[in-house]
Amino acid sequence: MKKESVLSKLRAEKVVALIRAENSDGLLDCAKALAEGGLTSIELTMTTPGAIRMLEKASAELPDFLFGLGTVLDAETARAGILAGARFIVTPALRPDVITLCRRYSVPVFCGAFTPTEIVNAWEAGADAAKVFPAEFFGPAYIKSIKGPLPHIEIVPTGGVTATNVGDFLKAGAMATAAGSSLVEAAALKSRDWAAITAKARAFCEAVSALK
Ligand SMILES: O=C[C@H](O)COP(=O)(O)O
Repeated sequence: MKKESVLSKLRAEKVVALIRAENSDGLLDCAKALAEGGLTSIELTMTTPGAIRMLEKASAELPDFLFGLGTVLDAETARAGILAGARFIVTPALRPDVITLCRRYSVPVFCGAFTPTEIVNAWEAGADAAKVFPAEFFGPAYIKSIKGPLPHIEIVPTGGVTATNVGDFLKAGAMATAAGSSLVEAAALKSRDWAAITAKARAFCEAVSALK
């Protein structure tokens, strides 16, 4: 899939489901539950043991989904993720070597940044969006303020995004958002309560549709 198509899908879906789990058991079922609720853009994170193995399996078995790899801290991990099928890469902090690697292979990269300086540095280094993290502390108002002088920079707020505030983050000018613990709840994952995860995904999609 071409880079622009990946970015278009992320822009259209507006919510990346971020899975940070204690282990990789049940991740495929979790992905299917999210899709049942309307979300097929999914970020597996490197803090989940076996994430790369799971990414490879998920990408092969669910080719219509958009799987990305998050919590990437170095170029080696980004390359391994891309080889395993990651369609996008996400870092929690400004990692220029990861941006360079992703640009080499034309894979979209969302680079962690928080202050205006970090956000501009990430953009100048070639990130496709700044993952403003942790977004929960200053909330949608912070994104709106950043977009004032920096309207050309794409922003993906992450951290504390919920079905209740996702609309406000998008109205503030975010290109898309990423949601982890409020969407894929640890308890639901542990008890394999796929219906609960589908219901959460549906709530996010309804909040996004309400904006259109
Ligand atoms: O990397 C991002 C965070 O783990 C996601 O935060 P969240 O669980 O508050 O959505």
